[in-house]
Amino acid sequence: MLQLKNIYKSYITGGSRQIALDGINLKFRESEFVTVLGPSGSGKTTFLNIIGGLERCDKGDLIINGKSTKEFTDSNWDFYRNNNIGFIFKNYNLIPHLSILENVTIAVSFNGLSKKEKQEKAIEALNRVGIKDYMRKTSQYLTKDEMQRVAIARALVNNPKIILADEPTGNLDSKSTIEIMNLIKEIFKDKLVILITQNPGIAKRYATRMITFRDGEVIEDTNPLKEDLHQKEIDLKRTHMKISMAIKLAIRDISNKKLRMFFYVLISSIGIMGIALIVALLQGFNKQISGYENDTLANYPIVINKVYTNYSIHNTSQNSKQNQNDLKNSKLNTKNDIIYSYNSSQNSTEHINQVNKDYIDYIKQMDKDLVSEISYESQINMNILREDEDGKVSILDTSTINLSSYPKDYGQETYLEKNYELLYGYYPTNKNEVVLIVDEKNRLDTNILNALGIDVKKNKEIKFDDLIGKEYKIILNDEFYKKQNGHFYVDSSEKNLKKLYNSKNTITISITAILRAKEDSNLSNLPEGISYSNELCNYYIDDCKKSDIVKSQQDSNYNVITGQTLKNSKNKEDEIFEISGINILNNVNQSTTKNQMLSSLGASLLPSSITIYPKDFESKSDIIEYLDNYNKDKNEDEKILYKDTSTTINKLSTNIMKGITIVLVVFATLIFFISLITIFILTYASVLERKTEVCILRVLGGKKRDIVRLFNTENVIIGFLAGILGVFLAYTFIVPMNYGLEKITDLSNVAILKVENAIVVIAISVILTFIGGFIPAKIAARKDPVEFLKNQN
Ligand SMILES: Nc1ncnc2c1ncn2[C@@H]1O[C@H](COP(=O)(O)OP(=O)(O)OP(=O)(O)O)[C@@H](O)[C@H]1O
Repeated sequence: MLQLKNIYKSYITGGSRQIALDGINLKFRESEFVTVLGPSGSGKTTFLNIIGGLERCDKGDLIINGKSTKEFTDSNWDFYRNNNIGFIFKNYNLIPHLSILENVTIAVSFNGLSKKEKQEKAIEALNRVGIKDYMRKTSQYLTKDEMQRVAIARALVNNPKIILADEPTGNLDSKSTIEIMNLIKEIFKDKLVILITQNPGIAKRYATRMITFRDGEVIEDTNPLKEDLHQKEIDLKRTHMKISMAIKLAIRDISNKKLRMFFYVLISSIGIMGIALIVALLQGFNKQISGYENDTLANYPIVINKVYTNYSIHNTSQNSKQNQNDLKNSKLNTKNDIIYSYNSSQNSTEHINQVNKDYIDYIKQMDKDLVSEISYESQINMNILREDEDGKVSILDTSTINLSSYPKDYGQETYLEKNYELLYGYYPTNKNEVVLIVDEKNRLDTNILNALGIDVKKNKEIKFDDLIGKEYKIILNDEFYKKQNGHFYVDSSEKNLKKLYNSKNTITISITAILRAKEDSNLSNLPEGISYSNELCNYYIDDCKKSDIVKSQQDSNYNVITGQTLKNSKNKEDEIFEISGINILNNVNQSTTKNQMLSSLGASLLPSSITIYPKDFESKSDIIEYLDNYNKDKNEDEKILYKDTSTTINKLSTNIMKGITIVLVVFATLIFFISLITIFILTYASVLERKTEVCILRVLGGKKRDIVRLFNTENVIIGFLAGILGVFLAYTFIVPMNYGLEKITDLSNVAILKVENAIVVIAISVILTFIGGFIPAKIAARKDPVEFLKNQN
């Protein structure tokens, strides 16, 4: 059945070649008891290993049942070994932490039998060698003789065709030697047994054939086989270790080294606990931030101003891009007392919100539950006169100067003090004192400056002093409008304007302050230009309502100035809104309504900005969605753009959170790698320690992949246990940690480890130990069983 054809094997050690087998030609019968004799170093073990498929020859061929093995792969050799060979060693090579039964069962664990079948076979084998009674014990309770019996049972259990025994009685006394030899002879009587022995007496007594080696050559063969071997299919049934077997072996190993494994798990779990705590902190900080956002940021309103400025608006026009760059790059010195003039119409990053009645209706239809308040900041058309340096009086174009009103009282500080930086002058102390708002670069639109009577052409930079103290006069309706033949008109002759300007019934307003929005303020919504207090606003409206022109207009269906018929207004007065700043007097046409007309006469409020205060943080996103919906399918210039004043704060908290996340993730990564290295070292130590088991498994036909699987399974179990312990420790540690954090920061329950996160952390632990142990597992699989066996001798 077995033929060695001109087998040659040598080793290179220390630069010199050592010939172990030098052209061996032997044939073996299917059933014979062959003893192999020879002095030490004559090549006996090498010969046995080559037959057993543990070593490959350099030259020649091993023919099994007439078939060459030259093309065998590593797996073929593993299958060959597992299906056909039973090994018996001088040192028994039992796996110490497995029971006797398991030591035998392991030999049949690669060929897919059920647990019951495997056990039955193992018990039967143990029965045959007379060891059945101790099968639940480990090998440390057995005598040498008994251990060798177990090894014989292990060789027998798979019913192999060939038994290879390397000095099986080498460690036994003479009585045991006889017993074991008798057992081998009896049990394997119908098999091919090749047994190495140093004892010629034993060889003679039991062998049907004796082969003697010297210097790698066969010098004697007492019963050589002459005839050709008949061909028979060689058994290469695929074998592999079932996962259940791998789990069983892993659990056995773990439970056998309880204390060590506990420390292993504990060390791994500390890293996992670190990761779990970091996850808990991240989760907690996130919750704290969103809580803060809910509590605080919800108070910051969404504002719709007449002018929406956003430097990030993308505009395809080359010109506007240029403007944008100019704007960004301009090195205007905002420290000195100068106002810079610029042309805002060139600056396409400004969007004019054409708020109309439709939009107001749309806002009013918004879900009331989302909003805690909507306020419409007003602006009125005033009749204002200005006197130039040369004494010429003219009507001030109020549509140009962005007239706006600010709340006089706002909390403890005034609204202006809280939200605007005083660049020059003083904050107003009475209703007749107005302020001039400049942009963040101390700039004002040229048109505003021109309207205020500043000659921009002469100098692009205007001194604060040129504007502070500048006076303008508000003329009340009854003086401003004259009545003739049922119609009202404005006498804009120079003489009359001068007269009106000098009248004692005027309200003199003067610019007392130049203000710029504070960088950190979210409520600085006033447009650049002139702003007056709501006190002046209310005073003016009250007076307007009592004026002749307003009363006449209320009673007439035609325009009391032009005589044109007015459109019927379907709505109540308080529902009428018109985009602020449009000087209706100059734009009176057929489509003007009565209420618009009244508005233009100062008798009705015009909203210059709408401020929406959301109920809470969630409603804010719903409001924004609602406002965005309005803009869908609208032309660019019809869109109403809003400013979410919380976004800057939100950005800040997002950035803080990003910072915290980065720090914690760096820590988690560090912990991860430290754990990885620890696991690598621990698994590697375990690999070294389990060399016997690994090599025996390989000898028994276990593939390299089976060995990797064995270690991986064990690592996964350890990772799982470490994960559970790590999460448990984290939960335990979170309590004092939160207590400490609350003491220091006043924040309660900062660290939160959700169950789903804890599961993820356990999964990370499993993956971690798997990765950390993978290379040591590969190293274990590469362990050469031959080296191990030879080193034993
Ligand atoms: N892995 C190896 N590396 C180097 N040399 C080796 C190796 N294995 C065997 N040899 C050498 O090959 C020769 C044959 O060794 P082998 O172990 O087969 O002899 P043996 O007859 O079994 O000896 P012993 O009875 O002492 O076990 C010896 O000279 C030995 O030193």
